[in-house]
Parts: sequence; structure tokens; C-alpha cells
Amino acid sequence: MKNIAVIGAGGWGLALALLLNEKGNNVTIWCYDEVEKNMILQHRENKRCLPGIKLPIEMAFLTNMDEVLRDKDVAILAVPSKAIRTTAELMKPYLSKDTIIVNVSKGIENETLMRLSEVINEVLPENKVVVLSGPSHAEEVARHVPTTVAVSSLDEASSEFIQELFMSHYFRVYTNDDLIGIEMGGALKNVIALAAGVIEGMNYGDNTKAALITRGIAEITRLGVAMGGKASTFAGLAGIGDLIVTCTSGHSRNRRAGELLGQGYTIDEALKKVNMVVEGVPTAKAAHALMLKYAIEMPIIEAVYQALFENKSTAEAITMLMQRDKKSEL
Ligand SMILES: NC(=O)C1=CN([C@@H]2O[C@H](COP(=O)(O)OP(=O)(O)OC[C@H]3O[C@@H](n4cnc5c(N)ncnc54)[C@H](O)[C@@H]3O)[C@@H](O)[C@H]2O)C=CC1
Ligand SMILES: O=C(CO)COP(=O)(O)O
Repeated sequence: MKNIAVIGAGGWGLALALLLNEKGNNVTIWCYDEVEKNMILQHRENKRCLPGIKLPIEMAFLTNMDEVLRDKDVAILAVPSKAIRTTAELMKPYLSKDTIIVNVSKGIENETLMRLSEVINEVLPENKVVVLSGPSHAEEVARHVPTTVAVSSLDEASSEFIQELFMSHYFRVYTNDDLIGIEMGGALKNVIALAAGVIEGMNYGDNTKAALITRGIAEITRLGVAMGGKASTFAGLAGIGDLIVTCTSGHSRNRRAGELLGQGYTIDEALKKVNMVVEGVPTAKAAHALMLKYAIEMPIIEAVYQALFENKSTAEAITMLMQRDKKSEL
């Protein structure tokens, strides 16, 4: 039995907290504010992001970071990527150097273009950091739908410890030593999933979706490899695996936001309607900056960026993609 803190009481934090609680661990969850905590305690459920999933009485919900982090073996970071640095800073005064941090958030810090594990390392240099990523919607994990993910860390022993901690009859965890690939796959697929939603919102078909997924993973791989990741990781769970689920699942927040965009809503209207974190929007900005930094050709990322931030219509963005110069596929 391990003592575990889950930092963030949204869909993903709660689904993983439930899994670890079911495995007999002692789980304490940090809520962002009193409103979130009281809402959860009143219903023993988070109706905003995991409706219908009851949260057992032995799972504690607190807002006091001191108490949440006291004597913990593991702390799981499950907050939006834009809040990773501030949340790590909030944790710092109370965290033992022996607590292993598991980041499950997917994104890139916009201001610095750092991967999230780099941000965590910068703020909490004494702690081991493990990243967990892969095709895994909280709504399904909470229903015990068979799911596979990958974990990665600069410290192999920590990776194996976290693999063992999460393994269950419905959650299979692989280790992968390519931290850069695991993080970049998880972050960049959200941008492509926005485009997949647009395709659906505009009533294009399966041919278009398959083209997007295939050319999307080619772009993700190009940038990821330029940054030091392995091409094989992008053919794995945190690469094509997560891209497929996010581009096709009815649970995906990114795909849904893109669908609304394709139906003619503005991005602000779409984000309001989804009412959960849509990581593809800030990540589109970071991916665009990385594309320029590494001088990589990434036309889908460019098209999403222009549709989100440069007032290009979604129809114009698709025309732009289809009318590019002719190329060889490889
Ligand atoms: N929902 C899912 O199925 C999955 C989500 N993820 C990733 O996990 C991360 C969290 O996603 P969700 O749980 O879906 O998000 P969410 O929107 O449901 O909840 C995030 C939680 O973070 C906390 N929070 C919100 N704003 C904050 C701030 N400014 N500072 C500190 N804490 C704050 C709150 O407790 C909130 O409930 C995202 O990066 C997402 O991409 C990864 C895999 C699956
Ligand atoms: O990362 C995820 C599934 O693996 C969640 O994606 P969405 O945020 O689009 O729902």
C-alpha cells in the first residue's frame, strides 16, 4: 500500500485516483479551490467532467497542499499544462525529495517551449519525475475499459516503480526510455485532433480523417525526432495510439472543440461549450513556434495555427493544405 497524492480533481486525476484506490492504496486528492472541493463532496462525484462516477468515501479531498503532500510516496500532477509551473511551485515547500512525481498532463509550456517534465525538473530539481501518456480517456478508464499507456523517466527504476503501481486488470502499462518522444507525442496529437474535429464539423468524410491521422503522425514524428525523440515511439502508444483515440473518440475534448469550430463557432465559443481543458489550443501556438525554431515542414500544424490565431476560415485552411505543391510521400 502506497500513500499517493493526486494534484487536480478533473476527469483524468479522478480516473487515476479511482484506479489507485481500487488497488488498495491510500489516495488524497488536491482540489483547485473550495468550490470544486465542495461540489465533489456534496455529490461524491465531479459532475462537470466525470458524471455518473461515484467517488468512494475513503478518497480524501482537500485544498491544503501541506496536508495533501505530507508523507506521500507518489504525487500525480493532473492539472492543465498551463498550470504545471505554478502548481509545482505551490507544491515545493511541502514536498519531500523522495516523493516521485508522475506527470499526466499533456502540453508544452508556451512561454519557454519546454516539455512539462523539464518545467517540473526546473522547479523541483530533487524529485524523480515520471511521465504517463497514451490513448486513455478518463471516461473509459473510470469504467474499467481495457486501456494501455506508456511511462517514461530519466530514472529507469522510477519508471518501473510507477509501471507496477498502475498495472491492473484493465490498465496495462509499458515502460519506454524515450522521454522526449513520449512527451512530444502526447502534446502534439491534441493539435491534430482539433483538425480532426474540424473535418467532422464540416461534414467531410472518413477519407479525409484517415489522411489527417496519417499525415499528422508524419509531422509529429518529424518535429519529435528533430527534438531528440525516437521515430519508433511515434509509432507506439503515446504516438499513433493516442493520435487515433483523440481524433476519433466521442470523449475527446480537442476533437469536440474542433468540431464546433468546423460548424462555425469561434474558438472562444467552442472552449466555453466544452468547459474542460482543450490542450490543443495552447499547444498549437507552441508547436508553431517549435516548427519555426527547428525549421520543420508542418503544414497541418500551420493550418490549425492560422485557423485559431490568424482568422483563417477552416475552409481556407483545408484548401491551403490540399493545394500545396506536389510531393513524394516519404
Ligand atoms: N481527461 C482525460 O481523459 C485525459 C486528460 N489528460 C490530460 O490531463 C490534464 C488534465 O485534464 P483533465 O483532468 O481532463 O482536466 P479538467 O479540466 O477536467 O481538470 C483539471 C483540474 O486541474 C485543476 N486546475 C484547473 N485549473 C487550475 C489552475 N490554474 N491551477 C491549478 N490547478 C488547476 C482543477 O482541480 C481541475 O479540476 C490535461 O493536460 C489533459 O490533456 C490526459 C489523458 C486523459
Ligand atoms: O489525452 C487524451 C486521451 O489520451 C485526452 O484527450 P482530450 O483532452 O482531447 O479528451
